[in-house]
Amino acid sequence: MTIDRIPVGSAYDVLVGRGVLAQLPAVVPDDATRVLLVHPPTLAHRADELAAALRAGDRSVLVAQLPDAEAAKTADVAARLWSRLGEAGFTRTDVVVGFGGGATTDLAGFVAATWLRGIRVVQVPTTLLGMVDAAVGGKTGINTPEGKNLVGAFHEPVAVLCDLDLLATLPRADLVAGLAEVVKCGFIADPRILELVTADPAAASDPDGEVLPELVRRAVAVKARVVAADLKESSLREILNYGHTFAHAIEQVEHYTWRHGDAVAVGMVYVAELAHRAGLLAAHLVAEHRRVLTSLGLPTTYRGGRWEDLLAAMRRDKKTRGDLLRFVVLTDVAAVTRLEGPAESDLRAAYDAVSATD
Ligand SMILES: NC(=O)c1ccc[n+]([C@@H]2O[C@H](COP(=O)([O-])OP(=O)(O)OC[C@H]3O[C@@H](n4cnc5c(N)ncnc54)[C@H](O)[C@@H]3O)[C@@H](O)[C@H]2O)c1
Ligand SMILES: O=C(O)C(=O)C[C@@H](O)[C@H](O)[C@H](O)COP(=O)(O)O
Ligand SMILES: [Zn+2]
Repeated sequence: MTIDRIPVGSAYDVLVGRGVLAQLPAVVPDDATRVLLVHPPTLAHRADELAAALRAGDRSVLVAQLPDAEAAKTADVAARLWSRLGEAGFTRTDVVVGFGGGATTDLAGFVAATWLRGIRVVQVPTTLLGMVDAAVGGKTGINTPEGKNLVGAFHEPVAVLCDLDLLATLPRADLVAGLAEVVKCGFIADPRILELVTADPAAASDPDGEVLPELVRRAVAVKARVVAADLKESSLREILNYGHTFAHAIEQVEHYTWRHGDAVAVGMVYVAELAHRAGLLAAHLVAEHRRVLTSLGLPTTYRGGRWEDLLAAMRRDKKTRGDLLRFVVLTDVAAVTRLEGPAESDLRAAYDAVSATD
């Protein structure tokens, strides 16, 4: 298979294909004499191999294993890595490599963004969700006890390598969760994604087939186009947050026992229900959300958590302005607008709709 090169404006390229990992030594800049490669426990062996491939000449490569999944995205973990960078004398020509899922690349990007006020980061996503979303676009961050991704920085990578071969070892549940962000791109910007999923949901989630690579390329292209136009989320970029207001509330209330992608699936149904109640979205398109997501094995209901806690978490969403909750909503497929300050009765009714038994 050929390697596709998807540019993010003129800032950097996202390479997508099989065997792309072999490009890592070439994309780490030559003047980086120190590299910190961070990875989750699940990828320890592969990380050591990558580190060996990066050691050349007088370059030193540190390898740091992070706590798995969301436990990596804490101030403590970031502080431990800052200490390692300081002890090893990392300078502004040195580089961080994030090798893992979205949790790893968010943390790697955040550490790179904050060390010396910003050193370069190369992102090597190893989950579907990381490839189509987290590693692209320069949003980096950690969680705090008050909520999800509340501390972070916009810090673009110098390159993103999406090696589809890495998906071979990804647990099925994590692969499916990643498809939620792909479907998101379908609803907000690229209806062809929804057609491909609808035509053959099994093929869409087959890491060995040809449909999944096409979905990855399309989702990356959506993200690349949006972040190239609005890196710092002054307006357009908010569309990538479709479904995330309720999703982040679920994740927080459930103490990060829910996969991000699963929460986004439910979050999209929630906001579709909300848009319908506001008179913006037709009932058949709300049903379409449930149909597409269910066909892939994604959840569309959430029963649990106290409504008051979910609402409080939603108020801390970054799209909120003052006391005004703001949602990215659809009026049609690929027609996005904002819903500001919906009635509390509608917010609650949409919650009742996603928590109702079928
Ligand atoms: N910065 C952004 O723009 C952005 C976008 C979307 C999501 N995110 C963030 O991404 C995170 C979710 O990312 P995720 O879904 O990749 O989860 P994750 O990083 O927690 O990874 C999921 C699991 O897969 C394992 N894993 C990773 N690669 C593997 C592989 N190749 N083989 C076997 N196991 C592997 C990990 O160890 C982990 O247990 C959330 O924190 C979310 O907030 C950020
Ligand atoms: O890139 C973006 O912008 C997104 O919103 C993509 C989301 O899928 C992602 O989960 C992001 O981390 C959420 O951002 P946040 O600003 O709501 O923390
Ligand atoms: Zn997301």
